[in-house]
Amino acid sequence: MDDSRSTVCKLEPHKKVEDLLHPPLHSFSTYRMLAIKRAAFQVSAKAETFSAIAKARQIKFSRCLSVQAHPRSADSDRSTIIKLLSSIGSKKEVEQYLRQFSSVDSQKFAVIKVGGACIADPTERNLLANQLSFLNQVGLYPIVIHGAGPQLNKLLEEAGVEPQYEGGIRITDKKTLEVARKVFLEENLKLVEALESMGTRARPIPNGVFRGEYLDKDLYQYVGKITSVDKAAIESSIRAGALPILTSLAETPSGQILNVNADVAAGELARAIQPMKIIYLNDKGGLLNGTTGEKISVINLDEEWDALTKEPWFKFGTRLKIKEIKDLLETLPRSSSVAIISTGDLQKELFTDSGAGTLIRLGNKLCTWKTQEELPANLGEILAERTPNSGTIFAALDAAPSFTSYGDEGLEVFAAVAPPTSSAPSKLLAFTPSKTGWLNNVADNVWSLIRKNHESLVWFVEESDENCAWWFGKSEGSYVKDGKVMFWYGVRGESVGELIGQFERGELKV
Ligand SMILES: Nc1ncnc2c1ncn2[C@@H]1O[C@H](COP(=O)(O)OP(=O)(O)O)[C@@H](O)[C@H]1O
Ligand SMILES: CC(=O)N[C@@H](CCC(=O)OP(=O)(O)O)C(=O)O
Repeated sequence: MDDSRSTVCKLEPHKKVEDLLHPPLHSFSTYRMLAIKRAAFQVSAKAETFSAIAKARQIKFSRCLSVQAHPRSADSDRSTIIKLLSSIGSKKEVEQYLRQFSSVDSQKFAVIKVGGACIADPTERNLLANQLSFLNQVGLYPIVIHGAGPQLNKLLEEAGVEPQYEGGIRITDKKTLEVARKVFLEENLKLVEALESMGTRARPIPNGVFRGEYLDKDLYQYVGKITSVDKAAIESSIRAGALPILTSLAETPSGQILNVNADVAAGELARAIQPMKIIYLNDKGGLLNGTTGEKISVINLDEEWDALTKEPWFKFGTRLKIKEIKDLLETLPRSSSVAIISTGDLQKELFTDSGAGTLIRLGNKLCTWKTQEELPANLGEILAERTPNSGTIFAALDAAPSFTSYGDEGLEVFAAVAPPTSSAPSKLLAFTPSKTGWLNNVADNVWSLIRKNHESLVWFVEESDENCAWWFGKSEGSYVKDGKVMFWYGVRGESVGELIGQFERGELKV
């Protein structure tokens, strides 16, 4: 299960966790292209494989279709599917996810929001149709809702109309609404036709799902605020064995069509459906940090929202999208998450532990414990399972005259800091994330909390530590002696020399 994640945790010096979550572009895209090519070939070209999969769908997912089959052939067809999917993840992972996805009602598998940019180009559209076809071949019915923002902008610009937005929402006058309605319908039919041409049944649902009212008629004109979601057309489509393909248009009780931002509509849809997976596809394959250009791998909203809102690039559509996702996650079970990925990463996101793109979650609730007595009762057990050094950690806590501990409710990360002395800054006594803690950024969140509470800190890490690169990234200086690295931040001027002197003379308990 955790194969891919353990590789991720083996950090090479001077590489950041994000680099490892997202392997270098060339290898990543080569890998992705191979997966895509393989999937494309297997889904669309190989007729015999196609029918084997279709047969398997009827067998394994007989709740969707009425055909029952002989158990022996079910086994072999199932293994064909798993073999196909194994090109993207381990067989065990794929099997587990397939089992999980097929354990719920068909409509509760996934809501997939497709950015207009992902269907504007025929090649991209066919790639999406291919990916969706494959999912359908294994008996899954993702509910697709798409936008058409770039297409609409192009048409408006050709007509000499300058698109106008307020807070990421398009100001939609009567003329714009006319064009929007036309574009939405055209784009919807193009995707439906691409699916149908691959033998996948799909149903266009350009409106009738979202009921709405004017959001703010004076400001936005023909823009809707969704008041309710009518699932009838979606359910009917799935019952008939067709993928439901929705636009984000809404309708007032009197039948007036209104334009709704597709990210907002997707959020409302996911709130109504409560699916296992909520995926937003965009052409960047995730959310980019607008300053560094790097893809953000995980956002823990509870801890990171405030800082995000201060980022200069966090505005317009990006802000609207993430705010919408935040509002959505706040109404769903805490374990829910939303992934923003590229079309090519759909299967990787669905069937592997490592996922893809940007994962957005509320995140783990962080905690602070001031004394030994306050520490969670199961801490010893958890640390003993996580690290062979748990005895050393508890000995250090016992020996410290006082300390503050940090972590999260689920103890994916546990850390402890001793206060400063007259001759040395605060000292990190423990920092022990689980693999999940590393991968889901809880380690980063706990670190930020420590940073907020301690203006200077010193800590020691074995040079061979697999997370050395991460520690380098968090420090302002380091010094190596006998295979041990001393890191620090907030220590300046002469104090650095004093600290190194103490380390050299063995005066610091490391
Ligand atoms: N921080 C960002 N991360 C990703 N895309 C961004 C960012 N800032 C601006 N963009 C641009 O915004 C465009 C629309 O992105 P997005 O809001 O995800 O589109 P959609 O809602 O249509 O999927 C992208 O094509 C990209 O060029
Ligand atoms: C009111 C409003 O902003 N509507 C959006 C709907 C389309 C959309 O959101 O498309 P993307 O997902 O491709 O951005 C618009 O007119 O652009």
